[in-house]
Amino acid sequence: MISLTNTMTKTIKNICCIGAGYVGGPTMAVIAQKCPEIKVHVVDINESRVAAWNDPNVEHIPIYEPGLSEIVAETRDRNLFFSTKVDEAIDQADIIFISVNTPTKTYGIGKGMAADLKFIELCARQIARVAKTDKIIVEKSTLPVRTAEALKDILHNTGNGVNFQILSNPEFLAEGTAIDDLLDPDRILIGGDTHTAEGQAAMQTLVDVYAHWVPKAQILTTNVWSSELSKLTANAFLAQRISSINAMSEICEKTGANVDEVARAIGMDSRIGSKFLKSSVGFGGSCFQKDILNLVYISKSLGLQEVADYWEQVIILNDHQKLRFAKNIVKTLYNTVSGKQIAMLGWAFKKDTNDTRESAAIYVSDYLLSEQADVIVYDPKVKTEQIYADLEYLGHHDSETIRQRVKVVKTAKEACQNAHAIAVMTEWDEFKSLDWKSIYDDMYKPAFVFDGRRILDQTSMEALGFNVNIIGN
Ligand SMILES: NC(=O)C1=CN([C@@H]2O[C@H](COP(=O)(O)OP(=O)(O)OC[C@H]3O[C@@H](n4cnc5c(N)ncnc54)[C@H](O)[C@@H]3O)[C@@H](O)[C@H]2O)C=CC1
Ligand SMILES: O=C(O)[C@H]1O[C@H](OP(=O)(O)OP(=O)(O)OC[C@H]2O[C@@H](n3ccc(=O)[nH]c3=O)[C@H](O)[C@@H]2O)[C@H](O)[C@@H](O)[C@@H]1O
Repeated sequence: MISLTNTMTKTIKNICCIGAGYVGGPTMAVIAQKCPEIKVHVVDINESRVAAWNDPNVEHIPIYEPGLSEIVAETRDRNLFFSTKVDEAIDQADIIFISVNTPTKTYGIGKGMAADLKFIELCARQIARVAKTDKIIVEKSTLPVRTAEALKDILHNTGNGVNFQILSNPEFLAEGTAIDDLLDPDRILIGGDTHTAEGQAAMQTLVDVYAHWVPKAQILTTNVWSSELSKLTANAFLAQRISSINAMSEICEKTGANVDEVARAIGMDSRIGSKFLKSSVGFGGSCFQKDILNLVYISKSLGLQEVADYWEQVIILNDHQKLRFAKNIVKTLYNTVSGKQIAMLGWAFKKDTNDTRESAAIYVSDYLLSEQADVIVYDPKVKTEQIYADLEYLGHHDSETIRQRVKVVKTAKEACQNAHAIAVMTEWDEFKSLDWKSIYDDMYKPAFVFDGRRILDQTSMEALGFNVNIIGN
């Protein structure tokens, strides 16, 4: 790691964060809580999202994340502000975090693989236009390695005499545990221009912000390219573990081995470790797939075909896992689900979040709709319109069919009433303690249950009469 020698840091009074999403909102709320002397302005062009952040009822903020509403209640309008006044916030800020979305490109060169950097570039151009005083620009979004170079080009060619220092400070929080992850991070990573005194001073300034609550030994400083690449690498390694255990789950199903027992046995080897070995219907979330596709694209662009193929396999296996789960439902229900009612328990991509991006539930439901099933969804945190929008976005079924065949209900029990089968898609805690006996009584027989999260106990469910299919058993 780089040790910083220049300690000529700036006193920070104002921070601006562009992007009030799953990263910008929680991250800035924690900075505001831990740095009460700094004013933190979170700005976004999405007016309804900003309005929701400012909703007088703090339970209505747009992101559900345990512990978040309490911090927002404490800091909002004290030193945490949400607004659409992007120019104003840029103008006042000493540090500007860019935390906008970087989705997979859906057009042109790199379509379906490369990260779409148009939102990042728009931010850079807006900063270049508005800024009149020196600023530290922080890449918080996950970006391809060497993006800082493009930002530098745009910012340094403004000709307005403003000095910009560009830092990379990727975010490692996971949704559902974002607040714990932010309050007690494994590490904070800050990459910058280590060769110049100005670069080092900028890095030190950001170190000082985090040092309000993170022990200095856990704040790593590197060159900017290492920092950018470390973020993609971390997500690729995490996703690879899930695809690895999911690959074993299929072998388990064919051989009588139990994937949790295998995971436990290997996880006790300290070189392997026990985390991230939970077999599932496939990983979802806004980032694993997008970041690996981006890594594959970068590898290909660098002429590294074997490296690209290696990482692409993580995605191929994940797609396979979702598809084989859906196909197994149809096969087990005597090769047809046409006109049958399938209860989907859970729609979010993991528990304790209302985020549905790339959730396996979307793909499994889409497949079941193609087989003419009726799908009844229950999720404790996801809104009905989001579920319809997710299915419409795939474009395989028209809106009318989706709204006819997919019903969203308010309880798990309601979803399972008169169902032919239940699919557990999200590991919400409440699903473990449902009254499974009365659910069984209300279903068509044989009553099938497909557990894509391994939260149900095979023996006790079978004792109730269910026909039980658990991924990896
Ligand atoms: N969601 C997650 O758990 C994590 C996400 N990341 C990365 O953080 C970045 C942001 O992700 P999320 O917060 O999930 O995205 P998000 O989609 O929830 O939020 C991004 C926000 O940026 C706003 N925005 C876009 N362009 C803008 C502009 N020019 N001016 C003002 N606002 C603008 C959008 O309206 C949106 O509200 C991505 O690069 C992602 O890969 C990194 C770690 C965790
Ligand atoms: O860059 C990002 O967006 C973030 O991506 C992930 O966080 P997140 O996607 O929010 O949630 P995870 O806990 O990683 O879960 C991702 C998916 O993998 C699944 N998963 C996770 C762990 C496991 O053992 N098995 C498994 O199937 C989850 O159910 C979920 O669908 C990373 O864990 C974060 O470090 C990273 O900052």
